[in-house]
Amino acid sequence: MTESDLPVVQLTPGRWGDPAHPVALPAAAVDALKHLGVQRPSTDVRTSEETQGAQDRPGLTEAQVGFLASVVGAEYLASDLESRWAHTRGYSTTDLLRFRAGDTSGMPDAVVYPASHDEVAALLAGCADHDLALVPYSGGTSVVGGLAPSRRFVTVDLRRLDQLVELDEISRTARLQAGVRGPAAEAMLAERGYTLGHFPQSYEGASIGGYAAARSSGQSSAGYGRFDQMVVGLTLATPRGTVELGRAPMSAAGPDLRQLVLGSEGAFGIITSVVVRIRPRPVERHFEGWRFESFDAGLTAVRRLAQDGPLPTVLRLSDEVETAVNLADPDVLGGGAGGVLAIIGFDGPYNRATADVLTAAGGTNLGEGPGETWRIGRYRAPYLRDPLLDEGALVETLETAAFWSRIPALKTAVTEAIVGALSATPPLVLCHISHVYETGASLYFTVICAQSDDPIAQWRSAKSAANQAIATAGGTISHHHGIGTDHRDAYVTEIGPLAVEALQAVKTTLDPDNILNPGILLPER
Ligand SMILES: Cc1cc2nc3c(=O)[nH]c(=O)nc-3n(C[C@H](O)[C@H](O)[C@H](O)COP(=O)(O)OP(=O)(O)OC[C@H]3O[C@@H](n4cnc5c(N)ncnc54)[C@H](O)[C@@H]3O)c2cc1C
Repeated sequence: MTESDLPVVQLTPGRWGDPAHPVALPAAAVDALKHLGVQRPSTDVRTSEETQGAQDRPGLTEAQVGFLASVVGAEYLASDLESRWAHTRGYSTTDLLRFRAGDTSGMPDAVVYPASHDEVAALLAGCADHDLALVPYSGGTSVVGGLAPSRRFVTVDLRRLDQLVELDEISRTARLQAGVRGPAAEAMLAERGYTLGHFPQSYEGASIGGYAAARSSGQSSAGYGRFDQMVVGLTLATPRGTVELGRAPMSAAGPDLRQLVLGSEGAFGIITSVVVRIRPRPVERHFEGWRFESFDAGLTAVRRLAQDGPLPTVLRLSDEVETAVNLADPDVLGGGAGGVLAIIGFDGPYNRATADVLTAAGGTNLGEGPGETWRIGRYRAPYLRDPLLDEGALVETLETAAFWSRIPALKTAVTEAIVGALSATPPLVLCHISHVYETGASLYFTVICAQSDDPIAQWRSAKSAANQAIATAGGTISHHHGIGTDHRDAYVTEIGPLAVEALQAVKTTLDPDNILNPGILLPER
């Protein structure tokens, strides 16, 4: 089975994954949680946030409803509680905890479902006159508060923009509309013999527009690149008109404005379609596991491949803690002798030269077993978060990137910051590398500990300590989750006031009335 065989999953609000296929915690994991002091919560309705009664707020005015319905049609305007609740925030752990607590503070006043670029453009053109703020919503899988603006708003759900518009076999490009979900994109391309090769762990729910807006990175990034590297063109609807970008694959005609839109998280406009580079579907794929004595040894090997090649399509290295926690069968590494697990994968023929580099760097080939186990299980792993929360564990992830020379110190600093901030509930901190470049890599951390009485405040303090450590140790606040509202202040510090002012100027030009994603990516003016 490959990614193009996977279905689009209709995510349920407040719980990740396909409700028809829940994943239960293995008994060993429940036992392990006891060692962390995890106890089933007496009630799952706990939050430090003010719960704002959804019903207490005044709804949209007649004029606002009339305007929205006139653009999308009355049947594609939803203001019932269920639709609004289903579009409330995204899928970070704090989002899920707020959801469990019935916290409606990030709920839209209505949801509209435009069917075309023109309808999106018409919404944007008229919203300022009707005093409406808008939030674009592609798959709704943001984990950084990217769907929770600082003002009341209407959600623009792009699911009806679900077409493969054109495929240029000579140039190997495809134009996909923003609301095409990951599996639907792969299935449509597979019918024509192509693949996009973009497989984030949120693949079942995330969409093309969100990938572009948040600069997503998938698990085959070593072979296919990050999503922004796949985009050669895009169409952006803004309150002041439409911007078409990408006349040629590369251009020296001034700065690359595509890169200004990629990662703009709905602050400058709504991306209605993107033109992506596509590749022929691989006829064969190979995945295998490798053992290294330590994370540091594996890091040297992974860096060699990133810098001197040949790179596989998938390249992933777990640290000691992640290896120990994730391996169902510790003997896979050779009689419980410790060490760390690396996964390599090839879309296409197996490349022995890659294996030779790993062997020369001290790696031991564990064969296809661990590679296939990882390949098959990788979309199921996030399903474990909800049962872990049910049991009373706090589990969340964070990520960063840095130059190779800073990676070891950055990893230590972030781990120590999290452990220090969560000393009352000693955590497990797992780490892996799965996106590499010639000059550096991304570090991805998973944190598991017992929930305190106020898990939202508990995570906020751990995240704030981690953010500080990232800044001090020379990392970036995000490699692929983006900024949203959660990382906004750290982002402002990272890029500095002049750069913020420049971005604000772009926003003022394209969105003069600040109707798009207010407070997301950039502070409100
Ligand atoms: C379980 C899980 C696993 C994840 N794994 C990964 C991973 O492996 N790699 C990774 O990169 N990310 C991952 N993410 C984060 C998330 O899936 C990505 O950020 C993804 O790119 C978001 O896509 P989306 O379609 O869901 O966007 P949304 O959540 O709908 O939107 C994200 C942001 O972009 C804005 N936006 C959405 N559509 C548009 C548009 N068309 N034009 C302009 N702005 C828009 C939104 O307003 C919001 O601010 C994961 C999330 C979860 C919950």
